Amino acid sequence: MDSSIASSAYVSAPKFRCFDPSNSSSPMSRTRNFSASSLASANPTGAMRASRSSTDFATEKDQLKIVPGVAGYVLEDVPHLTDYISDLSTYPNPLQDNPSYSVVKQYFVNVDDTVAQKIVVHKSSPRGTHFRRAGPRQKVYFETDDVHACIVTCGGLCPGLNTVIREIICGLNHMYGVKQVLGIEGGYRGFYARNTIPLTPKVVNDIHKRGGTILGTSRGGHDTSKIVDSIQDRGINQVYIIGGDGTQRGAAAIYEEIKRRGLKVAVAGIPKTIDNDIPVIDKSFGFDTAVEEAQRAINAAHVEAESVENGVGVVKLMGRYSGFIAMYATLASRDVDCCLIPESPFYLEGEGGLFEFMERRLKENGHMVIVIAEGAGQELLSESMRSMDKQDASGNKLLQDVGLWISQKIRDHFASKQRMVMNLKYIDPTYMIRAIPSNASDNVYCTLLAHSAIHGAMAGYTGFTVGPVNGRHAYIPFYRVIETQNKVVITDRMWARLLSSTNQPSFLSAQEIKEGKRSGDSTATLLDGDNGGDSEVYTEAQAEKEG
Ligand SMILES: Nc1ncnc2c1ncn2[C@@H]1O[C@H](COP(=O)(O)OP(=O)(O)O)[C@@H](O)[C@H]1O
Ligand SMILES: O=P(O)(O)OC[C@H]1O[C@](O)(COP(=O)(O)O)[C@@H](O)[C@@H]1O
Ligand SMILES: [Mg+2]
Repeated sequence: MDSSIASSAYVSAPKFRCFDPSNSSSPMSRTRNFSASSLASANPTGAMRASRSSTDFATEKDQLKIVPGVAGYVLEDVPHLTDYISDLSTYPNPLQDNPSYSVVKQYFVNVDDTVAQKIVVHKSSPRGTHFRRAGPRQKVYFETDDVHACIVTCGGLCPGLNTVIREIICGLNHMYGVKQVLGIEGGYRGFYARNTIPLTPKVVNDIHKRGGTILGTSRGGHDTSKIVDSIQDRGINQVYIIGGDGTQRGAAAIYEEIKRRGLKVAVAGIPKTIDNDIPVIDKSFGFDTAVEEAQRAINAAHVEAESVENGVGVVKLMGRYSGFIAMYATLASRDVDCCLIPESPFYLEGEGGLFEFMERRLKENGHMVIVIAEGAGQELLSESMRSMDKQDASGNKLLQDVGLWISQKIRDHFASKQRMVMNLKYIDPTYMIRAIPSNASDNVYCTLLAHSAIHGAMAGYTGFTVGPVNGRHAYIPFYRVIETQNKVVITDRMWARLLSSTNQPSFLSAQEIKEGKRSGDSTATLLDGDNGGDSEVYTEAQAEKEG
C-alpha cells in the first residue's frame, strides 16, 4: 500500500459516527453501504482486499459496510437485519430486568464502541481497521417468545464444541428467556436430510465434559438453497453455525440467500479450528486444550527416546496449512529438538539439512524429539511418492502421512550409516488430541463466544463471525475470516524464539534470510504480529516501509 495515498484518503474522509440500530438513544448518523468500487477510493486497505476477493464471497464484498472516521479510522461493520428489512420493531433488552446482570454498571455496550485490529501504532500512522464491539444492546429485534433458534456444527472435531453448544442454549434461555432451540444433526446436510433435536438446558447440562459434538458433524453437503428452505419451513429465525473456514464460507452463502429472500433470520458464525488458522481473531477455541494435550505425546516420545541408545521420538501433530499447534507445543515443552511446520520448508540431506542436525544432536545428547505438523514437507512427499491429488468431501486437500514418511526416511538414513545405531518411535496422537473435552480456560472462552453470538443475533446483527480481537470480543464480517488463512510467520519473533529454544536449523539460506527481511510481502504479514502478541515488530517494519 502506498502510504501517501492512504493518508490523503484517510484525511479527506468525512467524520462518521457509528450507527448502532440497537441502541436507540444515541445521536448518530446512518452507516453507509459502500460498494467495492467506491471503497477503492475511500479505503485503500479495503480496496486492496477487494481486488483479492474470490467469487465465493464476491456478493457480500460488493456491499461492504465501511465507515471511515478521522485519523484513518475505519469501521468494517457487520450487516444488520434493518439493512434489508424496513420497519422492524424493537423491544427492551430483557437483560435489564435480569437479577444477575442488572447490577452490572454499564452493562450494555456503548454505541460507539469498536475494537481496533491493530493496537501497536505510530504517533502518525492511521488508526486503521476496527470492528464492532460484541455485547448486549439496549434494544433487541426479537421478542423472547418469537425466537426460534438452531445450532449446527460442521467440519472436523475440536475440543470445546459441546461447550459452545451448551452455552448457546443456556445463554439464550437464562439471559433472554428463549425456550425454542433446535439442534441440526450431522453438519450442513442435517438441515435437509435429518430430523432436528429439541435442545434445552437440561438436555445439555453436562455435555461440556465430553469431547466431540453431541450434534454430530460432517464435511461436504452444503446445499444453500435446501438449507435456507429448511430454515424457512421450520420458522427458524436465529442460526448459530459453529465451524472452520469452510463452514464460515457456507454461513456467508446462507446469509446471502436469506437476505435475498428478505427473511428476518440472523446468521451468526462461531469460528472453530483446532489448527488456529482463522485470521483476525486472537486464537480459536480448543487450541489451548490441543497444545496442552500435545504435551502428553511429546513427553511420551521423550521418555521413549531417552531410554534407548540414540533414541528418536517423532510426534505428528495437526496443522494442515498452519503449524501453530506444533510451534506452541514445542515452545511449551522444551523437550523438543526440532519442530517442522508447513510454513517452513525443510530438507533432509546435505549441509544444513535435517539428517546432519540429527547426527550432531544424537552425538551430543544421545536422544532427540522431533515434532512435525501434518502439513509440513508435503512438497518433499509428492517428490518421493506418487502425488495423490485427492480431496475430502469439503474440497480440502487430503494430505499424505508425513509422520510415517519422515520416520521411514530417518530409519533408511541411519541404516546406511553402519557405525550409528538409532531407535525411532513414532507417535501419532492427532485424533486423540482432537477428541478430548476442552480445558478450563477454553470452557470460559467458549462461554464468552456463545454469549457474544447470542447478544449479536438478538440485537439484529447478522452475517457475522464473533471472536476476540486483541482481547475484546467483536463482530467480524464473514469476508474477513474467509479471505485468508492465519499462518505462522517464520520471520516473526515467535518463530525465532522457537529456533533459539531448539537450536534447530532454520533451513533458510543466508540469501533467503536477507530477502525475507527486505520483501514487502513477508514484512506485511510480519506487521500483523500473527504469531501471537508480537506486534512490537510492527513499528520497526512499518517505519522501514514508510521510509
Ligand atoms: N466454499 C464453500 N461454500 C459453501 N460451503 C462450504 C464451502 N467450503 C466448505 N463448505 C462447507 O462447510 C462445511 C465444513 O467445511 P470443512 O472445510 O470440512 O471444515 P471447516 O469448516 O472446519 O473448515 C462442509 O459442510 C462444507 O461443505
Ligand atoms: O480426518 P478429518 O476429519 O478430515 O480431519 C483432518 C483435518 O482436520 C483438522 O484437524 C482441522 O480441519 P478443519 O478445521 O477443516 O476441520 C486438520 O488439522 C486435519 O487435517
Ligand atoms: Mg478448514
